This record gives sequence, structure tokens and C-alpha cells, in this order.
Amino acid sequence: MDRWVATLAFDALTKAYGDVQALRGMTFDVRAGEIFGFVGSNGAGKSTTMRIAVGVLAADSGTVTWDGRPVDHAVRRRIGYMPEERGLYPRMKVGEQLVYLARLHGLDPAAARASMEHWTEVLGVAGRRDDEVLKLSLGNQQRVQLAAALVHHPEILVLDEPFSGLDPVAVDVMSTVLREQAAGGVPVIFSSHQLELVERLSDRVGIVRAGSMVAVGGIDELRSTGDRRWVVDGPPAADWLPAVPTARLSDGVDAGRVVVEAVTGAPADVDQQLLRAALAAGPVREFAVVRPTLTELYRHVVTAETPEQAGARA
Ligand SMILES: Nc1ncnc2c1ncn2[C@@H]1O[C@H](COP(=O)(O)OP(=O)(O)OP(=O)(O)O)[C@@H](O)[C@H]1O
Repeated sequence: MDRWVATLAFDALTKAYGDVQALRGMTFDVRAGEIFGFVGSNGAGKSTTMRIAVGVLAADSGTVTWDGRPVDHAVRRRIGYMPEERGLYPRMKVGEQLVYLARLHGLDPAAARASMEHWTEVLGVAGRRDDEVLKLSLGNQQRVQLAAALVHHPEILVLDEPFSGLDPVAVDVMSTVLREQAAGGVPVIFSSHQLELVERLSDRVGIVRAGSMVAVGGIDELRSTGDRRWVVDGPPAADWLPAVPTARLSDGVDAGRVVVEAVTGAPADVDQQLLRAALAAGPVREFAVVRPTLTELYRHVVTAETPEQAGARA
């Protein structure tokens, strides 16, 4: 039997800003101990979802629960949040600010100080503790921002584009910290437009479009449910591909190899049909599934027509 794992569950969230319907039934969950990458185009609804989770915004309908209970004030105090618009006091010193935030979340003065020292050290900004935040470079401000999300030992981490604008070393530092947090049992949800990074770091990924989740799962799971494509190294495609009308050429010929793809509505055994057709035309040296990258999947999913668009054309 599976071990019980606490989840941060988003269930059927809706939210409108005036005429703009930002969320339309946003549903997914993030398990304790996993890193969940939240991706989608500008305006898809990621920040809105995260703001609702941490309570800075109320949903019109739907719920967010943690371990089966509604996320109330007590749970929110145990969330570490990095808002997209950031939120540090620019004129306050880095160290003072982090101690203040830790105290606000209930740590005693000694624990708050120790936690501030720990996180500024780990995140490489210990030398800037006595500087005002506004004197730091944007990347260093971001490191402090992450320290602010972590300083009260949160049980849940919600990070809105934590990697934007970071140099590669800072990306590595931040990635390591997120992995360690997840390994310690914290559910980590982060949004990003850096898909290679999302692919590398996330245990599961959610792709959001127009206010709802359109694909969610482990990277391997998602990659194996995307487009159905195969690389074939065999006789010239013109000799056998026309025999399978539910498939077409996807990529051009490269040293005798072609990539073919199933068209929408192709039967489940189209791969077998392709293989038989190719073998009937001559020897086949290679026949293998081509798995899309997260970037390819993303393009496919976010550029697909929405039901509303399809309805408008009908
Ligand atoms: N305070 C607001 N007032 C009015 N509309 C808003 C507000 N905040 C967000 N929106 C709208 O809601 C929709 C969802 O925005 P949201 O910021 O959640 O998207 P996002 O996925 O985080 O985008 P990005 O990747 O650009 O940060 C967009 O159409 C946006 O213009």
C-alpha cells in the first residue's frame, strides 16, 4: 500500500478580475516532498493560482487544501512564498529584514537570528547583511527574497518565477536548495518560463493554458503521452509511407532516417502498420519512438485551440 502523502490540493479554482476570467476550474495537486514545475504562457493564470494558495487573493470558487484541510491562516503562516512582484522593504537592511520576517512568523529572537545567518550564508549573501536591499543587484535581491521565503522553516514553498534573472551559479544554488527542501518533505511549487530548467528540476510538471491545467504529470509520463512520432531508418519513405494514410512525414530525411508522426485520430496500432509497411518495402535498420522534449510538448499544448476558439469557429 502507498504511504500516505500530504498534498497541497487545488480544486476547481475560478477567479475573474472584472471581465478577465483568469482561472477556469484550476485543479491539480502537489505532494509533500516533490518539486512541481508550473508552466504556461504569460497571463495563463499561474500567479493568480499561487496568490490564492497563500491567501493574498481570494478565489471566486474552488478550494485549496493542505493535507485534506482548508488552507487557513494557521497553515498560511507555515508557507514560504516568493511573490512575483517580490516584496522586500527596499530601505531595510538585509539581515534585519530577514530576522523581522522570521519573528513575524513566530520564531523567537535567537532562532530568527540563527535562521537569518544560515540562509544568508547558504544563499551567498552573508556579506550583504548590513546593506539595504535596494543597494543589492537584482540577482542578489532575489537570493534574499528566497531567504525571506525560507527563514521561518516553512512546511510548504510557493515560488513565483524564482529563477528569473538569476546567473547560472545562482540558478544552481537555488536548485540545490529547492531539492533539499523537497527531500525534507516540503511540497515545492515554482513557476518558470525556463523549460529546460523545469524539465531538469521538477518531479512533476503542470502546463496551464487560459486558466486551467491542460497537462500534468511526471516528465517521463508527459513525454510519452505527447505526439506519437517515430524515427525510421529504412527504405525511402516515399516507397512505404503512403500505405499508411493515418501517418505523415514529420521531419525531413537525415542520412536516410525520417521522422514520421501519427495524425489526429490515428489507430493505436499505427506504429505497427508503419513498421509493416516499411519492412514490406525493404530492410529497416532502426524504428524507435521519438519522445518530445518539455519545450516541444509545451508548444504543442499551449498553441492548441481552446474549446472556446473551436466553438467560435463552429
Ligand atoms: N490585479 C489584476 N487586475 C486585473 N487583471 C489581472 C490582475 N492580475 C492578473 N490579471 C489578469 O489575469 C490573467 C492571469 O494573470 P496571471 O498573472 O495569473 O498569469 P501568469 O500565468 O502568472 O502570467 P505571467 O507568466 O505573465 O506571470 C491575465 O489575463 C492577467 O492580465
